[in-house]
Amino acid sequence: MAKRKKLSKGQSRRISANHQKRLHKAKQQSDTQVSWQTDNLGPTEPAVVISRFGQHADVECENGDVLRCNIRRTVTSLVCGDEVIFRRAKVSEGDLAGVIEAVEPRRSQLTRPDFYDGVKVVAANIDQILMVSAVVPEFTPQIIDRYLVACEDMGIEPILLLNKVDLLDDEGLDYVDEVLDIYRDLGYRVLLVSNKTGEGIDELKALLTEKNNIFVGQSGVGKSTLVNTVLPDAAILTQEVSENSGLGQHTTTVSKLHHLPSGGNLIDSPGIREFGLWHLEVERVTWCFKEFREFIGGCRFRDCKHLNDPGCLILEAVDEGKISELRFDSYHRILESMADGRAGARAPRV
Ligand SMILES: Nc1nc2c(ncn2[C@@H]2O[C@H](COP(=O)(O)OP(=O)(O)OP(=O)(O)O)[C@@H](O)[C@H]2O)c(=O)[nH]1
Ligand SMILES: [Zn+2]
Repeated sequence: MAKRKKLSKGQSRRISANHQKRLHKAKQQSDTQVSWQTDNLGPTEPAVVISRFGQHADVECENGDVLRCNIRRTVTSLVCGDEVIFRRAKVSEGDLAGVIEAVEPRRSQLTRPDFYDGVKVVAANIDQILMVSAVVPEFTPQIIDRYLVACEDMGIEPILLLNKVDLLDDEGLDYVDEVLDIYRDLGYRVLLVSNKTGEGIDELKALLTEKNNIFVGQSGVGKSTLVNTVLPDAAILTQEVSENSGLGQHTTTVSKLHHLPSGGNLIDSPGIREFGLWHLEVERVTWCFKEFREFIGGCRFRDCKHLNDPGCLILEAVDEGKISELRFDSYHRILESMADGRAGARAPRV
């Protein structure tokens, strides 16, 4: 094999300059792809992003048309669920395509920690997060608390779904009901469901109506089964897009917005079903335990860790039974795992 000659500084500078030129040319070419439409654009129209992938997105307009769009470079962040202003573009007879011009302000953002960017927005305008847990493999309130912290931080209403209740005997049911009372008392909505017996499914469907929903939860709790239950024919809108628009097809990993039969939407993506907490400040986590809020700032020491510090109001509230020990324990476990995650290279996931 020929030995590679070491490049001089001048040579590597020239190669780098050529590389830059090639990049510039490629960029110009991709700009031309956008400009094929500019001569031929319709008036601005509102639409919703039902799927985003790379430099393109599929939008659904008010009349139900689904169009594959280019995205203006001025649009810096665009995710599934975004409400946008776009223009139709005529490509050729029968083909639908467009250009996304701007994004409306978001009502909410579903974010997840990103190792490089800090936080990444993965879906927009979500009204409810359905936090799925199950009695099998294990009923773990600590996991519920982690998801609740994330929901409180994002300001999106959580609904606690306990799935697979068909596997509980009376004693088991009493136990989970007692634990779930902690969350009911905090004002969270709790629903016991079973895909197997259909228990709670009608109530679940009613809850999803007219809202933008997303299911989250650990592997194996039954999210996919629940998605199939509420979306029986899995009408995947993104597949209806014209194949001839010249803007490519999807990969299967993107988030997708599905319409529910009774109104409302479900955004689904394997990538956004789990999310971590390690990007949050400790004070923010404390605030996200909503029953702690009234005591924040009242402890004797300003830097109170609410652990075994004297004069800690949160500890007093635990002793007096105003705050559940289970929640207090979850709080400290979360802080510990965050400290581990920050110190190490691995970000803990919920
Ligand atoms: N007994 C019982 N089993 C269920 C129920 N719902 C789902 N399962 C089973 O639980 C297992 C996991 O369900 P999935 O829907 O694949 O779980 P998931 O949360 O989507 O898992 P990931 O795809 O790994 O994220 C499957 O074997 C389902 O048949 C239920 O209500 N009762
Ligand atoms: Zn304290």
